[in-house]
Amino acid sequence: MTVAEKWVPSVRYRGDHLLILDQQQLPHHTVYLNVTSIGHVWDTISKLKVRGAPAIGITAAFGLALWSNTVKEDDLSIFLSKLKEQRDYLASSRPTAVNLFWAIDRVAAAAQSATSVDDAKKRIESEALHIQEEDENTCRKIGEYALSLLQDGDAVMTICNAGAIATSKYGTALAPFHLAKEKGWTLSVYANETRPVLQGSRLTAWELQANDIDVTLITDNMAAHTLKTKNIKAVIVGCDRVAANGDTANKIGTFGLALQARALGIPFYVACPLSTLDLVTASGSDIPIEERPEEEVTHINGVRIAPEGIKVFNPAFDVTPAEYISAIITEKGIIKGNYTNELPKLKEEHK
Ligand SMILES: CSC[C@H]1O[C@H](OP(=O)(O)O)[C@H](O)[C@@H]1O
Repeated sequence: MTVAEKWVPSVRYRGDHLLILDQQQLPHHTVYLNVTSIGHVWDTISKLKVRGAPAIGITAAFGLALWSNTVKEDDLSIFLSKLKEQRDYLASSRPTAVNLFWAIDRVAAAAQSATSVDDAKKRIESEALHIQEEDENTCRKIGEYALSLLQDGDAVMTICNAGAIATSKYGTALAPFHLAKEKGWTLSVYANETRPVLQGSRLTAWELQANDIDVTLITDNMAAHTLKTKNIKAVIVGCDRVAANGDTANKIGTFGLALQARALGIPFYVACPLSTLDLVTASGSDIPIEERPEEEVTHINGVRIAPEGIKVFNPAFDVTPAEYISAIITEKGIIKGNYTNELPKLKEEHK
């Protein structure tokens, strides 16, 4: 069974509530949270119960729809002013994935052309649903382009989870593996566990194994040795924000993987929907890097693994300079370098 044949979205909109797959409980428990308020949406994003740039954007967009359906306000200008406040509130849930801001701004913009509050509510809901629907085809296209860079039988490494549950379907970095399965190809995936939140061992290993895709789990410190000894043909990673010059923010550990791949002459690819391209941000040094609670580092499943009172640095992302990125794979094509010139052209052609 492939994702194309059997797939339940990790985020489902039901008008007066959302059903959100609690990714913090995977792989042991498949639990859908019944989310009924924008505050609960904020919490599920902030606590990584829903995570992954596209999924965060989709969830936040539905959060605005959920809120707008509860608002008792007949004055359109007052409604739109309150909408802006809720947009800003959701924007405070996490700082790095640009899809969050892209999605809520797109929904808020859709409401600006409304002629009444009811019209605004309909436009908000419709735009949020469009964002989720569009993302499915976006991810499939990324998978098709990524597959064009691979051959049947290749071994590929990835980090974190840029999979179906981090998007509306298929994923970005994991999309080629789901599509390869549809084609009857056999790709071998080496998944880094991705400390400290373990999106690789808990989510990518679970997602690929559940779809009968060959996956091998490694700890993050095994990456270099695995790249050197397991005939890895490429590294494919997701992204949370790509700056105008191609510098890319992704899960912590990605930059190190890029350095290792470069040192070993292995192509390093970023799978990136156009919605994750942030041309307003000039370079990677301008991308805000989220720092998360120290407990993520000092504890695993609530069990302390480090001494009391130890100092902790817990950046959730790092930035890979464009020079280490062999290609950026989007739903509109593959860009191989010269990102400062090529990314704006691509975005302009398809805005
Ligand atoms: C398809 S985007 C997935 C992207 O988001 C992840 O971060 P987090 O798990 O903290 O939301 C990671 O950077 C993935 O590459």
